[in-house]
Amino acid sequence: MLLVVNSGSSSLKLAVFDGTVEVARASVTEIGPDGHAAALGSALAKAGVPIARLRAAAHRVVHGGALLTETCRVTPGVLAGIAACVPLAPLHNPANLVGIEAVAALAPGLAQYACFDTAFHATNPEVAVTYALPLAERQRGLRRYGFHGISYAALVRVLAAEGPLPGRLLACHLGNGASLCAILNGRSVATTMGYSPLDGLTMGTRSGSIDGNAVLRLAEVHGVARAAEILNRESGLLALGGSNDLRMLHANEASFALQHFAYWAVRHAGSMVAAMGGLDAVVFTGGIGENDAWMRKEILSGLAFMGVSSDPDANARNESTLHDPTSRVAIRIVPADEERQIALETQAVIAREGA
Ligand SMILES: Nc1ncnc2c1ncn2[C@@H]1O[C@H](COP(=O)(O)OP(=O)(O)O)[C@@H](O)[C@H]1O
Ligand SMILES: CC(=O)OP(=O)(O)O
Ligand SMILES: [Mg+2]
Repeated sequence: MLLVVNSGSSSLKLAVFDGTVEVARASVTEIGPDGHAAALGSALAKAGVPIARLRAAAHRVVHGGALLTETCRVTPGVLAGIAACVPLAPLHNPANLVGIEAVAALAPGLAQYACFDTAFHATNPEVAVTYALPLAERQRGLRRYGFHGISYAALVRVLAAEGPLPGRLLACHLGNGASLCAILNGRSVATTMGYSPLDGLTMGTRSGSIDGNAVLRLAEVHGVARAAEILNRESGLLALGGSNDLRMLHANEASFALQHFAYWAVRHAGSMVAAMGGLDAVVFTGGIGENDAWMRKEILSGLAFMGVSSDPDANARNESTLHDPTSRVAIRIVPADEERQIALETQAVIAREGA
């Protein structure tokens, strides 16, 4: 059996697979003050994970930098590589390391694997990933990577299993972290996150796109470490509306924060559609994308000029198909299935190792 651990910025999800069958699942959606280690402990207990029957564990690792791009066995070298990327993904990589260490403590000697959120965007063209910086700075690894790749790979797999894949697909992963991806013929060609998961859309606690000079000003006023805290943990919806949870924002009628999220999602969607030269389908995934009918309606109405037209009743019921008969663009909800994607990729690596 394979244990999959997915540590997100605001949640921890666990699943156990026996071959392709999911035999247990648990999630912790409020990471308490004791952090991801405590959350992992309670999720393992909730799922009743049969530790003795595990053959391997696999982890979602958000940032692998330029070197760690393919699912691989966790070795001391790989651990050092993940640790080296902590400054690039401060909300995620520490939690991913905690997860790996916690499993090692629980099941010493168990083979562990890492699956990277950046990998799906390896197909982005050079022009899309390059920052227009001096060569010496680019050689430092300053480039766009993109994230939520495991989620995007999962939704491509699910849609491809149903029939022909739409050629120009706008995928919207809207959770506590949020990004968009332009998927042309099944491959990522552009995405809104960049060097780190800070760029792009307004997020739960992250600012989204911000002028580099504004970042420098924050660092000048507060110092670098404090500026990083502000940008990653104290900004976004939390800063504009007092909560990073859309359910709270709706309850509190924090309409400016909600409008800000929708407005910037639409602005960035325009950029993604331009990168693909048009639009055939929009797919929503993630906690907001799957559950928040109001937010989907706002974003879809902002895309109406592209021929997007949704059925209000289907949208209100979170149905899997949302377009109405007049829509020139298909609209879907595909539940995020990062855990199964990690399991499939890890099982393929294990099979190759055994061969
Ligand atoms: N029923 C719901 N209605 C509206 N928003 C929801 C609902 N459930 C979850 N969300 C939103 O989804 C977010 C979490 O998304 P998720 O993808 O699970 O998180 P993570 O980015 O940590 O993986 C919450 O902060 C909340 O804003
Ligand atoms: C990359 C990222 O933002 O992940 P999450 O949505 O899980 O926070
Ligand atoms: Mg997530």
